[in-house]
Amino acid sequence: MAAEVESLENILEKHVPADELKEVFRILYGRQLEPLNFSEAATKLATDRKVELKGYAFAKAPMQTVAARIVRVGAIQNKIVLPTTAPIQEQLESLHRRLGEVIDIAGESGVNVLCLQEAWTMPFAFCTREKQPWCEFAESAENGPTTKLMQEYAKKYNMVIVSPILERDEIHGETLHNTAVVISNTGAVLGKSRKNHIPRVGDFNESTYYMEGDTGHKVFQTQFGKIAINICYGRHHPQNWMMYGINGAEIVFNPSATVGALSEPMWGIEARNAAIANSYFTVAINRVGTEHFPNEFTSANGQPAHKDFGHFYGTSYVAAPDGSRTPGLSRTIDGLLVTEMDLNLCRQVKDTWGLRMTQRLPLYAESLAEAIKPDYQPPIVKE
Ligand SMILES: NC(=O)NCCC(=O)O
Repeated sequence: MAAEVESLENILEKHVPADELKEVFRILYGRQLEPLNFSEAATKLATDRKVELKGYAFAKAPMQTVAARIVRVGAIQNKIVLPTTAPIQEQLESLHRRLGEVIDIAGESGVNVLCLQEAWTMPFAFCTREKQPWCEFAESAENGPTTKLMQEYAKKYNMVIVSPILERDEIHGETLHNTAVVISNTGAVLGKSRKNHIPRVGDFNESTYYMEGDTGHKVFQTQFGKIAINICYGRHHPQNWMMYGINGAEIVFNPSATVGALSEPMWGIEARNAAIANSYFTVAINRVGTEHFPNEFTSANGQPAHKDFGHFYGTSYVAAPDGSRTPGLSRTIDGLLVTEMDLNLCRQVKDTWGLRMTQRLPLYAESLAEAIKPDYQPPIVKE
């Protein structure tokens, strides 16, 4: 099998003449972003721990009457550490240790709000359709071992941490959910946001493991800004992104797990388009690596059974309301992407483009209320 491409940006840098490269990136990614400088300690930690550390500052949004609201946001993408055949507890602990190593780098890099990838405590085993042992990774959002660990890191680094896990809701019949736990920089659990839209595509057989989320479109008011979480497949639904915007989000995280053959052409568009359409920042995070499972499974497409999902292509990136975006992290290795943003850009872009003023929500509220009626007749005009 051909080696995975490391990154699109590396290919462009290798082949596009230097004098044209800047213009190529401007056309592709919008306003050029300044790279962030990290402390020697952060750079050394990243090198020693084999973590790609990249940082960019988005355009400032100077205002006369409002102080700048500069926030550093971190996004982590990673591989699983142990084979999927290792005991569950060991797999969990290995990921706790590995992510602890990366969180240290985020702390050393001055990150204020950090988000990890979807279901970061486990392999993405939903392709197998086997319930055991994978459901054993599910844990309480409020007081499971992962939340307790993240609370320690949040306090240590004065950092808000968004920790997406497979949740076991012990109060409601031990039901499972795909949930992002939001931990305040004080260490308190601020709340949780559950995945609203569950995939039924390719090997993403997640609907057999947990149900559609029931937490709506919560926005969490943190010390560093108003944040929300649209988990993975929810990024295909513009109305999901829209509701977080309506509720006032300034940064929406999209912790994901998705593979190249299925979604890579959509990846760079969806979160970026959401940032533009809703006048907020978006943070798209995807895991990396290929995960092999002990038993063969089919993809119900007539092809031979296999034991892996395909390659998770990483390429995590951040997009701003003015349409600019960072380059992606690597397609193959663990990484931490740090971005510095002025949240006032959300308001400035709203004023400049007027997308929220021209949105015409009542028109769509009325149209949708009609369209969902069982006897609805679409207004199709025929000759
Ligand atoms: N994890 C997840 O929802 N993946 C679905 C595939 C995709 O949305 O790209």
